Amino acid sequence: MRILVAYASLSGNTRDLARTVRTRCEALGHAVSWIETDIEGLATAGDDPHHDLYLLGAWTDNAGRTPPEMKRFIAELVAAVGKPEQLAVFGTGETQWGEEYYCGALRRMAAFFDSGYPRLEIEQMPHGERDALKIQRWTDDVLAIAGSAGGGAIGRVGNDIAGRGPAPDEPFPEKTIPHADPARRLA
Ligand SMILES: Cc1cc2nc3c(=O)[nH]c(=O)nc-3n(C[C@H](O)[C@H](O)[C@H](O)COP(=O)(O)O)c2cc1C
Repeated sequence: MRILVAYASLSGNTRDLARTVRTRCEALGHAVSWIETDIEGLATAGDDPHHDLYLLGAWTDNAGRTPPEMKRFIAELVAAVGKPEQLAVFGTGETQWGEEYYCGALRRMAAFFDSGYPRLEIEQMPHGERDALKIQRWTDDVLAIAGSAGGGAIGRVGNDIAGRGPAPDEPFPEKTIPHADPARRLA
């Protein structure tokens, strides 16, 4: 598959995570377009902005917000290709900002795109075997879902990879999918 990985990172945690995701995708034979949204736009991905799968990564800003660089990139992406169905989000945050705001940008982004993919949330910088395994499993699951969707529709997986559901006041897709629920397998 042709995969676009775009991420926003202030101090490097999300960049580390994005690099690990990219390495896994490439190790499994996929072609990755790589965009650091803080300094690059969609044009970095080449002449054709269309990809088989979009992986968007972000840190979370004040009170659960999406960083402005990622918001700008999302506006550019939507103007170019619409809201892709095959889109998953990953990122880093800190629980010390409050459980309701932890990795809040990812919930907002997933809701905006009506993404049915599991979310990958990592606390601060990825470290240790546990995080490495979590990232590898998430990447493998997302690739498997996208591969079996073959560019077609997918629907809701009921929870994120960390076992936290969406906040009650948030919209979230209510479709079901024929695939096994990867979030449940990874819980
Ligand atoms: C001003 C500011 C506000 C933050 N607000 C939140 C927040 O609401 N929720 C959260 O989970 N993390 C929050 N964080 C923590 C960052 O998201 C976290 O440290 C992240 O790993 C940084 O990623 P980066 O190194 O890729 O920039 C905040 C950090 C800063 C500097």
